[in-house]
Amino acid sequence: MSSQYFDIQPVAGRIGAEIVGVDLSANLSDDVISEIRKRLVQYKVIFFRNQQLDANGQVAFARRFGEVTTAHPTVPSFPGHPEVLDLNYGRTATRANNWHTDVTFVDRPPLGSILRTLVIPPSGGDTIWANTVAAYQDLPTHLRNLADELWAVHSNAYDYAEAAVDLSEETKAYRKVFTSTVYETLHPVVRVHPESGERILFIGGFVRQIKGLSTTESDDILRLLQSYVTRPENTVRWRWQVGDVAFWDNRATQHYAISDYGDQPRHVQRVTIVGDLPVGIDGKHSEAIKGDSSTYIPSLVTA
Ligand SMILES: O=C(O)CCC(=O)C(=O)O
Ligand SMILES: [Fe+2]
Repeated sequence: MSSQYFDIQPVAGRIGAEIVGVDLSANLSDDVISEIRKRLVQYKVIFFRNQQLDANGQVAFARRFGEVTTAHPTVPSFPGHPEVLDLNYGRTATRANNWHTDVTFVDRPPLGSILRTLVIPPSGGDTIWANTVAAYQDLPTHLRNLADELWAVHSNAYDYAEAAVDLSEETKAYRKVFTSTVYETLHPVVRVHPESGERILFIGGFVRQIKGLSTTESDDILRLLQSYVTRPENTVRWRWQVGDVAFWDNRATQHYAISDYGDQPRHVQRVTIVGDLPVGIDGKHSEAIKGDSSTYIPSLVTA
């Protein structure tokens, strides 16, 4: 398949495409950028191989799609690059080996994330994405109707972090950074995509509790809904090479970094684009309950 500006090679049936013939370090025209954006919304995650981007180039490319966040609401930035989240897993395994949508605990979760690979193990360390529009479409009508009405609290608080006795000191230290400020937001379980109008099943790793249900009921329903997200048919798995760049629509996907490479090094860096306030199908917006995302979104900082 090809567009006017580049070739498009779908990677799986329902999600993911490789974009061939674009140098992301070049000064791309507005037309190329808008074609990339169109394919991002269509395929949910797009991949570019053999790129020569450095951190500055990655930030510059991200800025073509919107405002860029600071690295993370709680995790310090990469020195000299306030916008870069350094995921230097070094000789410890990835912490992102759970299904999640990035940063949904704030009221304006990212539009998208752009990940650049610096070091990749010879085998293992793949990442999987799931199409959460397809997940919604797979729900039987009655479940869809139920999901349409639900709202849920997302949070970065790991209730069990301090209590768990079997955690290593390193994991405890990591969780302390990650949860140093607690954020909580009420989001619709079904949100409307601001660009495509598609309905999205919006849950993922930071969802804690469906409003109005008991913890057990909420857990059971979330598990059931999540099973539609992780159906293999709704996923794509990417085998990284150094120089690859992945760009996902964080509004319409979940992802999972596979922790199967033992103590081999793996190093990736993420730049994240500011998103908007999610809207449910009834037109109501998400609402922050705890925490102030202005520390994360530069334009919200008031002097
Ligand atoms: O390491 C990866 O492949 C993905 C990590 C992750 O979850 C992220 O960058 O948001
Ligand atoms: Fe992530």
